Amino acid sequence: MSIRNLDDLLAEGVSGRRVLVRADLNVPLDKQTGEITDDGRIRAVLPTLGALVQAGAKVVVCSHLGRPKGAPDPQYSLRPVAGRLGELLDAPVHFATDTVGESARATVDALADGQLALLENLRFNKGETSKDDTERGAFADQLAAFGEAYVDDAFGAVHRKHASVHDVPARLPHVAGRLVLREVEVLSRLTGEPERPYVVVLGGSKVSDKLAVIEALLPTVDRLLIGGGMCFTFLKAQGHEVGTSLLEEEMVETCGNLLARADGKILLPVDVVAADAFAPDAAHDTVPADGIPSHRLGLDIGPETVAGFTAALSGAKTVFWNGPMGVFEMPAFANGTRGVAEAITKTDAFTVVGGGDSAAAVRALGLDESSFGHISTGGGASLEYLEGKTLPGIAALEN
Ligand SMILES: Nc1ncnc2c1ncn2[C@@H]1O[C@H](COP(=O)(O)OP(=O)(O)O)[C@@H](O)[C@H]1O
Ligand SMILES: O=C(OP(=O)(O)O)[C@H](O)COP(=O)(O)O
Repeated sequence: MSIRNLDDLLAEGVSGRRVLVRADLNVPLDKQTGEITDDGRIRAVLPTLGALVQAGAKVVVCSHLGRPKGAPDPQYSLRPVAGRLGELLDAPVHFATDTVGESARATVDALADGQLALLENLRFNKGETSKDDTERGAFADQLAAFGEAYVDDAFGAVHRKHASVHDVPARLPHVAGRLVLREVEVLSRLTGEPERPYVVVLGGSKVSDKLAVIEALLPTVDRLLIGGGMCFTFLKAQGHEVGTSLLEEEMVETCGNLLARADGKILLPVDVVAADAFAPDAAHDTVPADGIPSHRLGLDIGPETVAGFTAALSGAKTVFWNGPMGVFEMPAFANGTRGVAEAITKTDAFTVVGGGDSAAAVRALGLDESSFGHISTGGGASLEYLEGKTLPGIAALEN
């Protein structure tokens, strides 16, 4: 990668300088208690933050959390993340209760050398995700005022053309952080000529984001296994009823076209676990994928599907997996994700898992992280990287 990295910045000396770090601290939270259920993304950015603190920088960290709609929304506050970050760093993290307002200015101004501040959720501000260049630019101006240099360590967000990712680096001297550098180094092994058979497994719930990627990946993969919330739009395109399962109605036609052009490469579930409600204790049964009752929703792939996916994975030489096969957070619907994850670890392929929730699933299910070749912090980001797309966050660092 022909971009400057953290070591270049450290070599210039950062003691006493304000360094703005864009991190991806978008961690999963327990819906009931609001507690962080997996802190993998916080841990992943520690090497960069630790190095800056050690070097005596005044470190200003910013991140998004979830998808608030451009205004403060308490359920998406980064405050719990500040607490966890402080524990992991074993140092106080000064939390600003806004992103670029009075609290942020005061917090940043009060930083001593080697201290760290976390700004409130970037997406509490319309400018962060705005499609309007001027609106995004105005927000980027305010953010950039908090740093004399900028470090992008938010690999999970490098595919977003957002102010903190795309516009701030145009305003400050910029470098890639340790995480971004490592992710790109590892993922570049999957571009070009991956060893075959190359199998991609896709699931999760960000259906429309990822459908676009499937189209681009199809020519390069040997098999594409689709489960999770993703599969129902495909099943519908095959003419099956999917009850109240997650469905992107307006993408059904696109999925039909993809299936028609897939040359048999796409493998869909043959059975699903269908439940009465989206709840851990909901009544549920395994039903054929073409027989989901109208009042039920599919929350996991069934055992026959796991067996079929396992067979398709055996013998693979390269595997990329993004997106849980079911609602793994609820034990009743975790078997599909567990089964497929285990099948992936049993191959002798180079295996990459990508995505905040997929990585969290690996840990939550007690699977051995070291049995995967690489666990990426970015799902959408790694998929778009594999697609060969120019990622706004990476391109901005190159300029
Ligand atoms: N059948 C399903 N219906 C609804 N949600 C699902 C289903 N299968 C998986 N999910 C949800 O998908 C979420 C993860 O999706 P996504 O964000 O796309 O993955 P990642 O963060 O790994 O990229 C998980 O919270 C999981 O509960
Ligand atoms: O969780 C993320 O992406 P992922 O679910 O694709 O891994 C990133 O934090 C980006 O979040 P976004 O998809 O709301 O822009």
